[in-house]
Amino acid sequence: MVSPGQKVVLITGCSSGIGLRMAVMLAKDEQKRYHVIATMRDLKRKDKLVEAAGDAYGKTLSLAVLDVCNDESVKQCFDGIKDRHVDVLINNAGIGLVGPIESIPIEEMKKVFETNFFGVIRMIKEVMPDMKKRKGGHIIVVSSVMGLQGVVFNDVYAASKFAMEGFCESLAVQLLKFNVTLSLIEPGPVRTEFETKMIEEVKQKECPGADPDTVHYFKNVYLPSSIDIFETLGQTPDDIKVIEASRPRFRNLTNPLYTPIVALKYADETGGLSVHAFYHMLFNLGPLMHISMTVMKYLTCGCLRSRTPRTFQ
Ligand SMILES: NC(=O)C1=CN([C@@H]2O[C@H](COP(=O)(O)OP(=O)(O)OC[C@H]3O[C@@H](n4cnc5c(N)ncnc54)[C@H](OP(=O)(O)O)[C@@H]3O)[C@@H](O)[C@H]2O)C=CC1
Ligand SMILES: CC1=C(/C=C/C(C)=C/C=C/C(C)=C/C=O)C(C)(C)CCC1
Repeated sequence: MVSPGQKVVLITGCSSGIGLRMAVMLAKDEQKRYHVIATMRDLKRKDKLVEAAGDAYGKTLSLAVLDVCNDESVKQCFDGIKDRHVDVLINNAGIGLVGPIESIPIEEMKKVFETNFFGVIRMIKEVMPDMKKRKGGHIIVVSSVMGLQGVVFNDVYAASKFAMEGFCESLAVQLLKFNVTLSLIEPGPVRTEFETKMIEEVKQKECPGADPDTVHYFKNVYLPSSIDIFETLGQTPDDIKVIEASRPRFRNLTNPLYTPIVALKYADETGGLSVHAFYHMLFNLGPLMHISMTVMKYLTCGCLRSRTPRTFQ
C-alpha cells in the first residue's frame, strides 16, 4: 500500500547488485518518503532482496515481475500498479559483454542492445506520457563511465551505453519543457555479479574466430588489468546512492578515482590522448598499472572524494 505523500519508485533489475541495494536503501528511508516497486525478470531470484529489505518488505517495498526485453511483461507490470502511477523510474537492468568482436555472434551483441538500450526505451515509453500529462516525474538511467569513454574489448557494451547517452541527452531537453527530469548515473567499476559473471564467461570462452595474438591480449593482458582495476578503483553498490535533491543533476559520475580517465577525452579533441594513454597503460605499463592505480587511489582519495558528490536525484 502506498501511503499519502509517498513517491512511487520503480526499479528494474533488483535481483542483485546496484538495483538490489538501491531498492533497499530507498525502501529503508527513515522518513518513509518512498514506496519502492522492486522488479526482476525471475521472482525465483528474490531471496537476497527480501532478506536485505527486512521489515520494509511488504510495507515500503513490493515486488513485481518485469523483463525489460519483453513488451507484454512491461505492460503487465504497469497494469498492476495503481493508476499506473510512477513518480521515479530507475532504469538499472543491464548486461555486460567482453571479448574480441571476431568471436561474438551478432545475436549476442543484439541481446546487449535489446537490454541496455531498447529495454530502457521500452520503460521510458511506458512512463513518459503520464509524467508529461502530470507535469512531473524523474527518470534515472544507470549508464556507465563506458557511456562516455570506450574501453578495449568492451566494444559492444560501451556502444550500448553510448547509444543510451545520446538518447538521454536528446530527450532531456524535451522533458524539461514538461517538468520531467532525466538523469544519468555513470558508475565506474562496481563490485557486483556484473564482474563475477564477466570473469566466469571469459574463463569459458574459447574465442573462436579470433587470432591467437588477440586472444592472448584479451585473456592474459586485458583480463588481469581489468580485475586489477575492479580491485583498486572498484566501488560497492552502496556507494551508488540515490537521494532526493531539489534539482537533480543530468550527469552523475559516481567514482572520483575514474574521473581523470574520462577527462582525458575532453583534454584532447583529436582523441589521440586517450587512445594512446590507454594503449600505454595496457601494453607498456602492465603490472606497473596496478602500482600506479594504487598510488593514485591513495593520493586522490582524500581531496577528490570530498569534492565530487556521489549522492543525487
Ligand atoms: N558493475 C559495474 O561495474 C557497473 C555496472 N553498471 C551498470 O549498472 C547496472 C546494474 O549492474 P550491476 O548491478 O553491476 O550488475 P548485476 O549483474 O548484479 O545486476 C544486473 C541486473 O539486471 C538484471 N537484468 C538483466 N537482464 C534483464 C532483463 N532483460 N530484464 C530485467 N532485468 C534484467 C539482472 O537480472 P537477472 O538476475 O535475472 O539476470 C540483474 O538483476 C547495469 O545497467 C550495468 O550496466 C554501470 C557501471 C559499472
Ligand atoms: C584495462 C584498462 C582500463 C580498464 C578499465 C575498466 C575495466 C573499466 C571498467 C568499467 C566498468 C566495468 C563499467 C561498467 O559499466 C583502463 C582504466 C581504461 C586503462 C587502460 C587499460
